[in-house]
Amino acid sequence: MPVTHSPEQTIASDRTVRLLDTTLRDGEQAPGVSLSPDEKVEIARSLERAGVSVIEAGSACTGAGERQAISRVTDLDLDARVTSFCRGMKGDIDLALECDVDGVHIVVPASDRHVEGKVGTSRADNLENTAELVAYAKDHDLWVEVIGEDGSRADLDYLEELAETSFEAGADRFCFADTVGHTGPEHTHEAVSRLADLGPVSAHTHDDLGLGVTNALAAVSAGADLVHCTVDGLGERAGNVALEEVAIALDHVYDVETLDLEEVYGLAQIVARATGVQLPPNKAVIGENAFTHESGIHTDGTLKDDKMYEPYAPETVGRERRLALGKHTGRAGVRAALEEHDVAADDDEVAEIATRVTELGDRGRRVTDADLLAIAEDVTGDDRERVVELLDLSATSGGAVPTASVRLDVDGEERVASGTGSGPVDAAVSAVREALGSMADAELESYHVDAVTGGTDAVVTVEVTMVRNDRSVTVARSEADITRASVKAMVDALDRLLATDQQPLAPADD
Ligand SMILES: CC(=O)SCCNC(=O)CCNC(=O)[C@H](O)C(C)(C)COP(=O)(O)OP(=O)(O)OC[C@H]1O[C@@H](n2cnc3c(N)ncnc32)[C@H](O)[C@@H]1OP(=O)(O)O
Ligand SMILES: CC(C)C(=O)C(=O)O
Repeated sequence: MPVTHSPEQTIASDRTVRLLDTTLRDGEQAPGVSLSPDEKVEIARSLERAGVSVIEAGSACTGAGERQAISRVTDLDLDARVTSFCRGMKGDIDLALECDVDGVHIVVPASDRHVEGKVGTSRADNLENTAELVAYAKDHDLWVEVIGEDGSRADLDYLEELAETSFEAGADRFCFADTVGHTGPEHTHEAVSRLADLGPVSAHTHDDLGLGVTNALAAVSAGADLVHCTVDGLGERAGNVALEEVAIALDHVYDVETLDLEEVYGLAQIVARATGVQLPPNKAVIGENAFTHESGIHTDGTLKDDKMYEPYAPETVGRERRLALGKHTGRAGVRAALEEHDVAADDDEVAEIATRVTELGDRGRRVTDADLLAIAEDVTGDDRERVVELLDLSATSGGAVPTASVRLDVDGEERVASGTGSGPVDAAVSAVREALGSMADAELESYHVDAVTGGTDAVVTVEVTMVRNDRSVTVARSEADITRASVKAMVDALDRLLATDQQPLAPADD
């Protein structure tokens, strides 16, 4: 049945829109990305949890390893339909059938550039081949989506003819593909409107012009009811439209539900870990900064009303709000951060601490909890004895087992311990934990290393966040030696956590 669509380019809240995830196929086509069968299985399970309707698990034509990975996904017996990419050739469909997929995407050329220049066929032969392949796949009980590759640069009349031929041969749906991310929302709307009059339509939009989401929404407004996307927007070149962005845009702007949004952040992290492609900090929904506020006016506004500088609550997408300190921090942000660490300061002291935080940020420094607490101690005169201090560290990594030993001052008592690990940092951290015993009962929540200068003599900054009894502290230390920077950061974080455990708060000045 054709999908009805409104000419006003809007998306009604009662529309049913489903998502097809192609992270395991188009996402994996991003340069340098290769997913093992186990990784594909883990990602497919997470996609299922999130509620994706179709999972394109790979390209069966690529080789035996890929077929094994696709078969592992089909073996999961998921509710989502599991599919494979196939070129417009019977052999590719046979290879997909070997993987026991539920469906195939038969990808045939649509633009003359692809029909003649790439595949070396003619418009007429392409139509005939498409009809034969669709009939063949349907005879094998497959769900079939025909994709007109480079559809956005195709002659629209020919694209319509290709879709019509596909539907007449029994295809379940036709996909409008903006293969090189070349077009805009007006053309997408026009093309999809015409295709949607013929049968169910999907959209596959790339982000080369940064229009991936815009075009996906234009396609939906024109009647597409299945959107191809990838987690984190991974994919060829600038990537595909991001699953999490389409899902939140449909939910927030049009009140159309597609996924369990709370799952998307976990999914993004799993994909980032498996692919080795880091999440860009400023990316919508999943970036580290998406719900982090540093500038004074924003922090103050957010503390007065959560929604002041956020379009939707971070919890909607499985995230938490974070207030950061830096060059643009104001008094409200400092007061909130001090309260979080149970540090009392009067209004004048808060103002002075805010000035010093800004000065530190002005020098290009990222301001951590440890920096704030050191400034606060200096300003309030509230000096404290360190609980733990690193006195000495040695580590070796040349032999079979990396080893390290540390000498610590713990409440005035000297403790020495050694440890082994996967590398010198890991060995040194084991040694610290050995020396501190239960005092080291804290979780290492995050560990980041940045080379501050280039070259092999680079100064590295290690930033750690440690959590103990629901209290978290972030510390950054810079050294030429990565092991020393890591251990100092960790010992300083533990010292801060142990100090707050030991010292009850001084009452605040009114
Ligand atoms: C827009 C997209 O994302 S398209 C999907 C891209 N995905 C991939 O490329 C999957 C990974 N690729 C592979 O594993 C390999 O390229 C294979 C197995 C598909 C093919 O490998 P090879 O046989 O060595 O061919 P090669 O990669 O050099 O060239 C691709 C061939 O596919 C043909 N082809 C490309 N698209 C199509 C299509 N839609 N229908 C039919 N044939 C096609 C090309 O014409 C070319 O054939 P030719 O060698 O007869 O000229
Ligand atoms: C195979 C098709 C859908 C594709 O990836 C594209 O056109 O970009």
